[in-house]
Amino acid sequence: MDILFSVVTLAATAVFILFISFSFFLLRIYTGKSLRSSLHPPVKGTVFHQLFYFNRIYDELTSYAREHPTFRLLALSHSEFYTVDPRNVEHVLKTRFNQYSKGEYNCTIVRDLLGDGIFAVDGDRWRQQRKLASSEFSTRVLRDFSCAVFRRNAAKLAGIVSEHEMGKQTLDIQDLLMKCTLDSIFKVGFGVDLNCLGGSSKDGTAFITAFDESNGLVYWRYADFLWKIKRLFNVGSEAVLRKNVKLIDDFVYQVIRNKRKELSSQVHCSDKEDILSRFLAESEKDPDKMSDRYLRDIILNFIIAGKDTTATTLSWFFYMMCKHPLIQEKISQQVRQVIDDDGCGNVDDFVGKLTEEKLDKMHYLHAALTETLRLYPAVPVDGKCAEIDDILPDGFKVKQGDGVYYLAYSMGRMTNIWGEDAEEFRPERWLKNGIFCPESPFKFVSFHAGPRICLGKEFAYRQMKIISMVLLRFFKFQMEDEKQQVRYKTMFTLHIDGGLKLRAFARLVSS
Ligand code: HEM
Repeated sequence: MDILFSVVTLAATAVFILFISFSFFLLRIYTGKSLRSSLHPPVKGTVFHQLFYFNRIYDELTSYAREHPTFRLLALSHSEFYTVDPRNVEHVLKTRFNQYSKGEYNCTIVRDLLGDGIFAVDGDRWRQQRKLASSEFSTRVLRDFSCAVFRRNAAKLAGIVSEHEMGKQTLDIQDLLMKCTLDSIFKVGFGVDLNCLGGSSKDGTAFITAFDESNGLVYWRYADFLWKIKRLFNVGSEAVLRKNVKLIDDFVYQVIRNKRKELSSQVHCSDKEDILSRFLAESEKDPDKMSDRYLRDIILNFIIAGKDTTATTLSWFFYMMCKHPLIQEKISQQVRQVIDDDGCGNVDDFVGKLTEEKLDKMHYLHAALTETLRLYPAVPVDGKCAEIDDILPDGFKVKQGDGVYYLAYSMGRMTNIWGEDAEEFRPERWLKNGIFCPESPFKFVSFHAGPRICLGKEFAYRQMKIISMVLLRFFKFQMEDEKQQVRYKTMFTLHIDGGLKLRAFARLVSS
């Protein structure tokens, strides 16, 4: 009896303590947040509510944005603003660029994976990486070299697709595209032949798995208020993350070691056409400022920039092609017209004809890729943190430390931005007399905007055009299951959950 009494008392005390902690927790979240003031955006819940709709988070946020173009979720110490108002986007990303940073809150969450790479830093570190990388991206050498690499990899990809051709076997196009773009960024960015696509890099494949898993696990931290405790005790999702990050680190440090060896064995180091060599040369000048850890961070950020964004965009593009077979046909025809293809040559002959001049003529394809990015932006949510108090152009007050996020995914679905057919896939909206016309980067914000606008935009379009031209010239694609509900996986980049299973059929030239 005594024992029973003790157990009940203990349980009641534990419940009481939990209740008090939870009430204190809620009180702490809601106090000082100007809940009823019209000068602050409406509150749609707390950041911890995201747990309940984590798997469909972008659609949930879109439904809030339809009601209130700017709204808030509350965190313990601050508010998170979410906006779809292009005026606010311009204000935060450009007009008041110096008053908004990545913020300690975001940096703490991403540090284990992204470290001090370009996506996770501000100030001098950002300027240093941006300057070095942008001078590299602007060279003619890089443009020509990258085109050659993309052509080679696209031909290799077409070879793999033809093995699955005639609809005999399905293929996971997202998986193949991830491997293809990883090979490309390794060759162009780091001068390394990885050959993940050819299947000869087991380490590369393990790296992709660890990298994708980490991408999701780090994003989970935004909803998981226990992540710091789990990290401390190395349990649950945090234990998995740590294991993955270790694998990623080992892989990247090996790349750095190999590159150092390669560079030191060259008599003249004039062949510095890749980004890693440029950063390594910099680290030789100032090893303290640019340690191997810092080089690891820089490389990893370029991998996430170069691999995931392009591969996911192309995956959603092929999904759209299957959903809109007439558009697929139209692009395939345009490819043949522009390339002046008599249909007799093989893949290698064909890729040889894909010059930059020809790519520039592919206006309809450019529009279809851009339309894909409007509806399925590779980075669906992105934002900054206020360094000082401010007022947004829509009149709402921001406090120092508040986060201001723009919802690229939701913006693509807003009728007040794109018209009544906002949710329709319609490449024509980007064309005037058949010529592609860009939109304001604050309205079409898939590549970010302002001083931190994506450095790899042209690079990405070049690769996406080459891959889609080769694949749509030689194959017709269909979904494995027309009724399959394709959904995203919630992480920093908009992956298709479970991949995209397609059937490929050889395209007859007369068809
Ligand atoms: C469809 C393809 C791509 C999309 C949609 C895209 C989108 C973006 C977005 C939204 C950002 C801002 C991220 C942030 O806030 O930190 C960004 C930044 C960046 N992107 Fe891209 N990107 C693409 C391809 C690439 C490629 C292929 C590369 C390089 C090989 C690249 C290099 C970068 C770099 C270096 C930054 C950081 C810029 C800075 O902070 O100053 N991107 N990109």
